[in-house]
Amino acid sequence: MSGQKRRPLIAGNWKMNGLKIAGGRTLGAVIEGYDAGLRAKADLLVCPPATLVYAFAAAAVGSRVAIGAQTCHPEISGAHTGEIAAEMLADAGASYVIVGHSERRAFNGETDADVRARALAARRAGLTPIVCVGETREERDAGRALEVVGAQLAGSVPDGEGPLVVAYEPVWAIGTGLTPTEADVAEVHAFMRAQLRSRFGAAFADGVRLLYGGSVKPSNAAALLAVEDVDGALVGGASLVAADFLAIAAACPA
Ligand SMILES: O=C(CO)COP(=O)(O)O
Repeated sequence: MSGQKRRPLIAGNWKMNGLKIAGGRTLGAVIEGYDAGLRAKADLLVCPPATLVYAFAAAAVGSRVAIGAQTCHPEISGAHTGEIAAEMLADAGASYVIVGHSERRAFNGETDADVRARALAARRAGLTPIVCVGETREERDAGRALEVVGAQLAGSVPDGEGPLVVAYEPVWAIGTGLTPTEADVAEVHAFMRAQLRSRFGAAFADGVRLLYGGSVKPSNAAALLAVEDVDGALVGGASLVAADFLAIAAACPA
């Protein structure tokens, strides 16, 4: 049992998609569509590529749509060509940052320790880290999903009771149109809640929003968002279409 009702967070991860004109139009449509009815249901977050964070944050002022980034470097500044510090993202107007997405773990070699350092950097800068975890198809088929998620959670979530969102994103569900069963999502989310409780205590753990991500669409959002301990969604492809992103937010339980 969740023990506490958490306000859902619907977060869009645009990945490496979005140019200023067309992307700005999409953000504008999201802002316009985030009406009183939707605001009563869920928080909304758009995480564009880093090039658009500043402009999007400026455009979103007063709208209550939050803007986030997709990764950050652990350090504040220095000789790290091409990298972006959490403080820079905060300076640009971001309030969240995704860390440890499976694409960064797979393609950029990020380890749990790297992800934890990035999450700590986010907190240092006043950002809320969204720490991503999730098993591969092979790991699930081998019956190791909970073991893998548990190890990633233990290694990637920093100590201390700072701001935290966790996203469960099974690697095999990302961009594939496949989703776990609701029972499988419920099992993993209950497990993550229990892990956080045993490490931090219920008072903190019960306030952490646990998002589900992986092929969330308007057609499956209501079922996934109704699962116990699912406190929102991390949406990839469908977040690039304002109407779809808003429809997912509208599917949050009232
Ligand atoms: O990776 C994801 C969000 O971070 C999920 O992507 P899709 O919604 O495109 O499957």
